[in-house]
Amino acid sequence: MATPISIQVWNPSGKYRVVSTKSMPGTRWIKLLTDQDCRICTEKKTILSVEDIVALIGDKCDGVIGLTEDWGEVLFSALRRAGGTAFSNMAVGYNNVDVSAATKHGIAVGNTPGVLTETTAELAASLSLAAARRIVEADQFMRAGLYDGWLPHLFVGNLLKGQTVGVIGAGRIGSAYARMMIEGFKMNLIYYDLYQSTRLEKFVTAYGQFLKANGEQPVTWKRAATMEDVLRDADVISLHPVLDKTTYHLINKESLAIMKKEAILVNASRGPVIDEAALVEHLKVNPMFRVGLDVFEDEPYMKPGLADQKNAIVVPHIASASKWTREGMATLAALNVLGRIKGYPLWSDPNRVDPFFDENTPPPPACPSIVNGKQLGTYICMQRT
Ligand SMILES: NC(=O)c1ccc[n+]([C@@H]2O[C@H](COP(=O)([O-])OP(=O)(O)OC[C@H]3O[C@@H](n4cnc5c(N)ncnc54)[C@H](O)[C@@H]3O)[C@@H](O)[C@H]2O)c1
Ligand SMILES: O=C(O)[C@H](O)CO
Repeated sequence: MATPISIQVWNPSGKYRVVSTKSMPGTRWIKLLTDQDCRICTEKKTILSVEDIVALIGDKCDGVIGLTEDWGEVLFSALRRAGGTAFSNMAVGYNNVDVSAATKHGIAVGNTPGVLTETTAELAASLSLAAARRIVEADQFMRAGLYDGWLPHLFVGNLLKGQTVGVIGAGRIGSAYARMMIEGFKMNLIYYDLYQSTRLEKFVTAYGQFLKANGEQPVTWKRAATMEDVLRDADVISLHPVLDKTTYHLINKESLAIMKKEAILVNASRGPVIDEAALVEHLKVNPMFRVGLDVFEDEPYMKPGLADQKNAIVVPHIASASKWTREGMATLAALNVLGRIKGYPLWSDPNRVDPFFDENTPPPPACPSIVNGKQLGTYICMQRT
């Protein structure tokens, strides 16, 4: 069995033992735990194996904060044997977690919604713009000393204003992204989701009325009956669904063939939403088709050939990487674990977590977001601020 190589400990005399599988940004999360008699252990190695985490849990562990690791029977049974009752992903996505295995062992599974919505949407918007105007290609061109002067055809890209932006998965992040592209570039929206995004529709309608009252072309929205309608109509398509069996390889060879030859596809959800090998082949034969990718099917690796495609922009899963968001994710993950250890109720609205970020007042005595709270019989905190 692997043994941890370099353990960092805060508040070593703390009654409760909390393990963090990665060092997290900021210090508030540490203070919130140590102030509540927790000792925190983390290993300085960046990426831990399941065996490393089992060794780190040891024979006494009340809760774990993790991210991207394969949280299933092995880790949850190890945590239960160590007396643990709490786990939280430092992420809103939890496709890496077998929630039923956690519930079987009486372990709460936390996640961090809400705090990363705008940050992630801004990265998706950044990738959309960078792809539309070929920013990365042009930057590399300049750095290579190839610029000989202004030319009419040099790095000609796509205008966004008045074009159609497509969103697949119009939840928190998908809706925030849609608003950025509509407000920022007067794009028209078409979206596909299993559920109607009423708030988004009302926003676009009202914004269109505002533009019309000011003598401008109003923006429009359309809820697509099928995903294919989005792929067919949109000039820019951004993917924001959860990853589950219904969205695995949602974008594949057949769906890529439906898209416009000069469309832009952005993915800041999860890599396996796209059949990446099929995407590489599509990029090779469609030089005007462009992608902006923050996530990859086999992270941390890219499928063969993707790195060679000039019409692909690739960044290493940084969509939630703003200082405020990453420190907020660490805070929410820590408070999920602390709340479970202390027996706190569930927070009433995981989408409205601002009360947990006020550094001048103690956080509400509640777990910000537990995905299996009802299955574990945890009651809802009735406080609303
Ligand atoms: N790249 C990053 O760093 C990063 C950051 C945050 C979130 N994410 C990913 O983005 C996802 C979405 O986050 P969110 O907070 O917006 O979640 P959310 O639950 O608010 O939205 C997800 C949306 O996907 C929709 N959906 C589910 N199945 C679908 C299907 N088959 N077809 C179309 N739509 C479907 C849901 O109805 C929901 O509206 C997360 O699950 C996570 O995987 C990635
Ligand atoms: O799901 C999430 O929150 C992200 O992938 C982590 O940044």
